[in-house]
Amino acid sequence: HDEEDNGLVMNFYKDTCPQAEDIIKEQVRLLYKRHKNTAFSWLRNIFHDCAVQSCDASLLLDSTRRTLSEKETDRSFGLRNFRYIETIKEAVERECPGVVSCADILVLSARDGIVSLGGPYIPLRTGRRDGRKSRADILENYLPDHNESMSVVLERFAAMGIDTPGVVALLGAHSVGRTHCVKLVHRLYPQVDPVLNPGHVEHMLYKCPDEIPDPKAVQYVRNDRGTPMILDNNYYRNILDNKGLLIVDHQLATDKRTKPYVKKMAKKQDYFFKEFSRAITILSENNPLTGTKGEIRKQCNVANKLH
Ligand code: HEM
Ligand SMILES: [Ca+2]
Ligand SMILES: [Ca+2]
Repeated sequence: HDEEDNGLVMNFYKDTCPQAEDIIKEQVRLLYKRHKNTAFSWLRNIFHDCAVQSCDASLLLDSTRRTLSEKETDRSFGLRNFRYIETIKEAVERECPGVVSCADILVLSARDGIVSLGGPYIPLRTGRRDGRKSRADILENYLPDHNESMSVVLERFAAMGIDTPGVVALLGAHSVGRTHCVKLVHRLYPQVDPVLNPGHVEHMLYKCPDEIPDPKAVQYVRNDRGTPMILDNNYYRNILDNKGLLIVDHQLATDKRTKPYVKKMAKKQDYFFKEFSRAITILSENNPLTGTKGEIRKQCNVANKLH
């Protein structure tokens, strides 16, 4: 009967909303045409949602009177384009109201965003349902920070079933997008971190001239100066060249557990894409709500009202 829970499956909406995946793909394409950085957001979202307990769209919820939500914490700094997730959701709702979860929209938009950025097409299962809660206070137990040790980073990903080459591949997402100066100044002031490439330091100092960045100035450095808009293996060449912006980026290229994979991905784009696809698949299937658990949100930023 129809209460049956088969977990995640390919094309979950084939009977209930056959156009769902095409509508999402088209919306992602249209949004990308207008704002290229939407694709960065869809890619980053899959990490920030799925790694925090479950791919349950908890990331998308607004704070309530009682609880501060995940997206409003410092760890979520720089996350953007949430209103365009609503654009996609509205397009899907017009065709099939109340059928497609925000959690699936988040994952499928990441898949299609990766393609917009020149990355691989990754077939992904669907059937996720939406959680009803988002809690800022649990975030730090799941998401590694930018200056975390490699041991902690590997441990956090291992808890989701992602192995060392998988972690190395996922960090390749830092081949696109930007990092704000607030996350970087500790590597520049009061002393420049001596491990940084001097040529890169010059650029970083030019982009981040103040030890305490003006919060309103939106100062940032691009994650990959070579091909900032393309998801490719240039990130690995950067970090081997000591141009990694975050401490974790730098450690990836120096830690003996991860360095061999960094070198291999720097040489072979195919190998990077293969491992990236595998790791994104595992990440996207982390602890989903399926069957009758959770709900199908009407709007991605608020849980449904209970009657
Ligand atoms: C140890 C793990 C990670 C840490 C500590 C980390 C940290 C960060 C930080 C601090 C930024 C800069 C945000 C800003 O200043 O606006 C960033 C950007 C970004 N991260 Fe990560 N990240 C990690 C893993 C990942 C993973 C696994 C993905 C995706 C699969 C990802 C995708 C991105 C993207 C696409 C951006 C650029 C966002 C934009 O330009 O809007 N990151 N990350
Ligand atoms: Ca989540
Ligand atoms: Ca790139």
